[in-house]
Amino acid sequence: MLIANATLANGRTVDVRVEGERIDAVGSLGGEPDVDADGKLLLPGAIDAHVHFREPGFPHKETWETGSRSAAAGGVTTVVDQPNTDPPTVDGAGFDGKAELARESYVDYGINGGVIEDWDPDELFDRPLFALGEVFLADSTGEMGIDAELFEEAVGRAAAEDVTVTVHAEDATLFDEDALSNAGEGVGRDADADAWSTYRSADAEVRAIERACEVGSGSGARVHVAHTTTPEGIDAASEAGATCEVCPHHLFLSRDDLDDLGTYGRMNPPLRNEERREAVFERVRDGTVDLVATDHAPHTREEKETGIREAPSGVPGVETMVPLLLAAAERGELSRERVRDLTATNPARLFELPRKGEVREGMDADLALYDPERVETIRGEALHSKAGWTPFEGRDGVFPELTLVRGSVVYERGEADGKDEAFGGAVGRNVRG
Ligand SMILES: NC(=O)N[C@@H](CC(=O)O)C(=O)O
Ligand SMILES: [Zn+2]
Ligand SMILES: [Zn+2]
Repeated sequence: MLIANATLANGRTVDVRVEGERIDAVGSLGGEPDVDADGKLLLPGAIDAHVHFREPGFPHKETWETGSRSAAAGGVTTVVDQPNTDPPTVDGAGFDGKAELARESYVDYGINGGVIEDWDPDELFDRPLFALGEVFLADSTGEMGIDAELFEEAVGRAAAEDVTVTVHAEDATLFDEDALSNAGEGVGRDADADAWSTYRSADAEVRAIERACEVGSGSGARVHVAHTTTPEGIDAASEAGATCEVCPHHLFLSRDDLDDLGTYGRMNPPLRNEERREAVFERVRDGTVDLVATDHAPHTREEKETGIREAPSGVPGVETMVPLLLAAAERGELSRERVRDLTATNPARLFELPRKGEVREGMDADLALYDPERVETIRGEALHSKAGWTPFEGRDGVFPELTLVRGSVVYERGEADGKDEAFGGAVGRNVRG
């Protein structure tokens, strides 16, 4: 396949030849193109290092099929699934069962292993684990919070096995219980959602990040802090030599949006104030933050239509990550190269995926083509997750027109002239083989 006249993130216009699963050549190639990109933006497929695709256990929320279609339609060509499924991915059978289901995936994937009191590290480390994590230092969906002693043991094992540990860093002993018990009684969009942000305080996150980094440094393990929401936490991780990620919801939403979102804006860690959001955005722009990942955590509308104390935590996001970032790039809020690095090049380097994350000869042909001039309004009902809603309703997004996974077209958007949106098949593979 020859893709002609594509503009790369660095501004160069090139032709890209795909041969089988790989990029065969990048440059001025000539020849009859299969796709005339006409100057549109070609990015390496995004690697979303943090998704919850809910299978096994909760297929009414999402399946590997629906989650990975949503990924493909958002320019994401690799996802990393988290262990809080049912059964949880904490032993050999849990891993193998999930690996079987993941064969339905349209995009490439990694599978993380988790830690609970009766996990089986010997069996887990015997499997092609992507990383150990997310290790929950406080309860979130799935109630997999562990104590300090087990965390130290798990980090020690990961260091010995040379596997990265990804951490959900919140310290539940520092949560403001009163804020939650005093929260209002509204339901769904009318819920007193701001109470959730007071309850799971910024301080509880910062202290847990500091502690997790200490344990990491002590054992020589590579620690990656998931979904950071505070400039203090990002700086602490960076100073300790840990890596960290930020989610689109913490970049583009703040406590100011909770009046509209209600329980639809409840997630862990929660939304912070505007001042913190801006400080986090600054660290994403300047490269202090290593990567953006979505923590795609779909729940149904019915599940969200309860009070702030009862609603499940989490928001969908795998399909809107690159679109939101590209729209922000169009507004001049960060560069296209930064978008490429945060969503593809950096996660590939950090998690050691040598054939992914760049548009370059010899790499996997994981590619997504965008028309940056086509800024659309994000609509939950147009997205492909089972959730059917998005916290980014009404925001701007630049969506892909074409997505390739190792040379196979997995997504092609519909056109006004009657051509239907089309999905390829389940071509996804485990990136740790
Ligand atoms: N982030 C969330 O609020 N929810 C996640 C779990 C998690 O990442 O903590 C989920 O699985 O629903
Ligand atoms: Zn988490
Ligand atoms: Zn998560």
